Amino acid sequence: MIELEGLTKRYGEKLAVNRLTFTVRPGMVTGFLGPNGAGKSTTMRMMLGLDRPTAGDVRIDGQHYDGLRDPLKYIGALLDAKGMHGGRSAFNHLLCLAQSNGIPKSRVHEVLDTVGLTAVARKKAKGFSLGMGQRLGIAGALLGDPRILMFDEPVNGLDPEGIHWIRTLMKSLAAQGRTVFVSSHLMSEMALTADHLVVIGQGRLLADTSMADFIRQNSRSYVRIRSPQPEQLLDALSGAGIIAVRAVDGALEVDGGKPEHIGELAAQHQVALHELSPQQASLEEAFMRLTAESVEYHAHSGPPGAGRPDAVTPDAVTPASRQGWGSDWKKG
Ligand SMILES: Nc1ncnc2c1ncn2[C@@H]1O[C@H](COP(=O)(O)OP(=O)(O)OP(=O)(O)O)[C@@H](O)[C@H]1O
Repeated sequence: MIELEGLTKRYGEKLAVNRLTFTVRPGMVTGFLGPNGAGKSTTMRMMLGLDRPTAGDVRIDGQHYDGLRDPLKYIGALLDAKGMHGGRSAFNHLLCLAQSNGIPKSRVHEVLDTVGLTAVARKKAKGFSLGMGQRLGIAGALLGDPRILMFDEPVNGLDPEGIHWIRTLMKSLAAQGRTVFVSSHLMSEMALTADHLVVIGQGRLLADTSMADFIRQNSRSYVRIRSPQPEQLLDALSGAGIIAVRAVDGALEVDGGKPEHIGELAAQHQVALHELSPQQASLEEAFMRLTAESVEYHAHSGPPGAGRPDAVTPDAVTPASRQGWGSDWKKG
């Protein structure tokens, strides 16, 4: 178990981590999500005693990292897969780690086998692909057979096979009763891997919830409608007490509406429809909505519907105000 209590880190003017309090529990994968610059890596470094908190506390199974007698046997981490000696072979890299931490040589063979690097164990790490480097980093994290594992953006840059492998490994480690804490800025990936979610933005806690609850609360279902007579359609909808919102591309969206109901209403008012489709908002969109206020850098064009479009009435349509999330590059 990892417990954070008011954990705070300030770099000069920058408050990178702002009074974070949450607990990472065993037996499940906890996803640690936040947009770029949210403070994920800084938090993880403090958990591992690599950065000193400005305030607050973090405990690993009740102890400070510095107080752990054999840290690799408590907690294994992959922070930066490139942070290893490239001139050493995979085997020697792990052997050095093992020897300096009182771990038997036999364990090196075991972890090489677990991550599928036995065949290239004598090759120098600098010749490794990104995926092989990640596997070697994970082998290092597993070396002490720790109860707690921490991975910072482990799937970054990996191909689908590598991503699938890491996802399966994390789930199996959690199923063995270990505490698995993994950071990502991809909600879609976490939705497939994590049982619990901790979301931060600009160093602050935004959500601490089970994945199931997050999905339940954020799976927005709506009906998307396109018509060559949008004003008549808006009149018909508002006459029936239905609120429509206009998406960035000019289509109308009705939250929780029934397509058959809207189709019949359009027919009664002789409004032609070019599209009438039930939609399910993605979790990625929900994540972006949650963190939109705290994103440091906004990309020029956000995904469709990522920002909640404004509610519109028939005579209040101002497309310029409807650019939504990511309409501009701006530093927050
Ligand atoms: N050593 C440092 N000195 C000054 N500022 C720092 C330092 N390390 C991090 N920061 C700042 O603290 C904030 C949080 O950075 P951090 O790397 O922890 O975020 P992150 O969520 O891991 O981001 P990413 O997903 O981009 O890796 C950023 O604004 C970053 O610029």
